[in-house]
Amino acid sequence: MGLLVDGKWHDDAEDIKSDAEGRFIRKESQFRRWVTSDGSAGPTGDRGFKAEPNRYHLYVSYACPWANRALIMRKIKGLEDMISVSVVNPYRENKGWTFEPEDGVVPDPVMDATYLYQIYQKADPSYSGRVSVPVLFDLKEETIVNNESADIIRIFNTAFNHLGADDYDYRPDHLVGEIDAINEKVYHEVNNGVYKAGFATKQDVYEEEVTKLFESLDMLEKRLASQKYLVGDVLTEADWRLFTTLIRFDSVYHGHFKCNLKRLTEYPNLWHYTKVLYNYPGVAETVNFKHIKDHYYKSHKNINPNGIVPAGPELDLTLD
Ligand SMILES: N[C@@H](CCC(=O)N[C@@H](CS)C(=O)NCC(=O)O)C(=O)O
Repeated sequence: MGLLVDGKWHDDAEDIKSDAEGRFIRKESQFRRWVTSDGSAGPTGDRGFKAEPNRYHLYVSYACPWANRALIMRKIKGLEDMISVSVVNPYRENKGWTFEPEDGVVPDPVMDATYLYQIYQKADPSYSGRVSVPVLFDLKEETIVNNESADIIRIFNTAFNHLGADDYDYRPDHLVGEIDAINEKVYHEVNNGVYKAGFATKQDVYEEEVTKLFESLDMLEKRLASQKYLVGDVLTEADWRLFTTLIRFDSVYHGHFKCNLKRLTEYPNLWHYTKVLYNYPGVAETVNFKHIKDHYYKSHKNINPNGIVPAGPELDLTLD
């Protein structure tokens, strides 16, 4: 699947890494700089970038659950007129993400790039590492500010409020402890849990991971029996972080990643919760099932060699 090494693209470098025991290992994102209202440094301590309208550009894939978080936060914070977006082609092969035209693809405004790796090269001509989405790009300095979705949603949550963004706080100070605690569990066991099950290359590792994933879903199902959202009755970033995995669950993780002990629709509370979030104003437009299914089933040839995309499932996401 390929990656950049000293600024040069290598087609054949393995992107999906598993260790000697057949366990999937996710690498850390490398650009962790922050946009702040006044340009001061953010929580990572690296230099800050000043929030200005039309200065930042977001690169996403509709397929990607991490990029979907960023797209949702941009939408619900009312940042669409301030932060522009490009969407890559769902099919990712030897050259990584591309801007190959297709329904839903939005080309790159910076250099009309053919490949997303050109954006990473522009930001750092000697970059080594994965070329992933989402990417928050500074059009003024022509560099990548941040390529970690967990950071990007927090930047969107706070940095642009004084410029007219919606001031709802998805990470209020008094709930930070609870949000972080549930995020940690959801990240390891659900968001990344589906990948750990799906990319396992040994039977016992797969079984261990799929068991942990469903134990976690059982726990969440119970939690949502007595409260509307993950942290009480307050909608927070924790919900959006979980949502992007849940909305993909039956369409790709259940079949393609073999997370099939149950369908999400068999969990009444989780399914209702997924529909509530899907029907939140603006959110449905950030979910493109065609890109999601095409990406997973066609791009991971090690799991699905013929690239056949299943016809179903039919999902009814109307809220009753
Ligand atoms: N930790 C990153 C992970 C992003 C990520 O893994 N994105 C995937 C798509 S779902 C990607 O672009 N993979 C390409 C690659 O790793 O080469 C984040 O949350 O932003």
